[in-house]
Amino acid sequence: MTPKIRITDSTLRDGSHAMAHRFTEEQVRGVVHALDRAGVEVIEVSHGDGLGGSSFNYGFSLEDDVKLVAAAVDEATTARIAVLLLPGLGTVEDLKLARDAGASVARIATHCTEADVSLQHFAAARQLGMETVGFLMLSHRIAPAALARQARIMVDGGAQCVYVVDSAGALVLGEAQERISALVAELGSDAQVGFHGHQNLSLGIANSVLAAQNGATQIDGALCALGAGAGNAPTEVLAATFDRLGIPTGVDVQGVLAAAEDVVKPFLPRLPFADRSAITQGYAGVYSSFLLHAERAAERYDVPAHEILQRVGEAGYVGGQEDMIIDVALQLAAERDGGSVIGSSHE
Ligand SMILES: CC[C@H](O)CC(=O)C(=O)O
Ligand SMILES: [Mn+2]
Repeated sequence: MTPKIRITDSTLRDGSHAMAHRFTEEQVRGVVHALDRAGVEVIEVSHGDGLGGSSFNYGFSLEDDVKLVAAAVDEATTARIAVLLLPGLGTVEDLKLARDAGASVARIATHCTEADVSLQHFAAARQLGMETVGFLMLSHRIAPAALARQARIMVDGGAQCVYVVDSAGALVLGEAQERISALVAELGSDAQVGFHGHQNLSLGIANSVLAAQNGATQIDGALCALGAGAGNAPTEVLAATFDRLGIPTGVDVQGVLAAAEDVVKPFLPRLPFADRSAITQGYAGVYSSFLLHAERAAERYDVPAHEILQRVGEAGYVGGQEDMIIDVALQLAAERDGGSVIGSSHE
């Protein structure tokens, strides 16, 4: 029998990318109220790029992250509030402020080959009494055994669960399953394993089911799929699918269906959708959060967004290299005009 799955809802964090980081306190309160009443145990609230992400490069938040965390904590009756932190963008000080505002789960994210940069953040989070979760982003980029070694580094540093994060929505079924199995084998009873799926190839739900059937016990979703790229595995579909499979989540299916339909859908700027650009992200293995950056560069330099994303995938850029999207767009524009870009890394 598949053990109970804990669903973490990331509408108010991964969805922040799709909202260009413009969540209002009222929206945060409405979403937390609905998820909490539906029995979702953990709700993530942060700028899309985590604490400290509000910046010129990543996009400024409409409201201060810590204020939104405090509002979420105030609204929740049983759900716990999680925050995301990318070392280098967010600091230990940011974590302390979030903890003071009532956040109790710290999710520390690194590129899948860079687990060692998370160690001081796990240590700090444990000292602050927070539950700790490691996030290995762009997990498709390395083989299962190598990913498992990175997970071990996080667990030795204090992570209580490590996620296979399919940031690009690029993992296809068995590829997700192999990575989950490798982490489960490596971590044993030392830590839990989680899965965070994106819908760029429309496999977020299928990959999440495979993850659960292969030992993952924490799975992420977002209401209405609100998240980067084509969005995340929709929380309401996860709840309904797990229920049909007899996998317990503790989530009231009708409650999350109502939360998606009545609370989130009315404020969506656009429905997350696997269009040409988002599918290219899954196909070429591009960070989902690059979508809006590529669309803006496409408009500015009059080149197709999907071509930018294809090149970004070929170049293998990782989170933090958003500025290279401009470089790629300039290069495409120069090729179109028959010239070259002076100083471009593509020369
Ligand atoms: C920029 C952080 C990123 O959005 C984390 C995440 O959800 C992912 O890598 O999928
Ligand atoms: Mn994500």
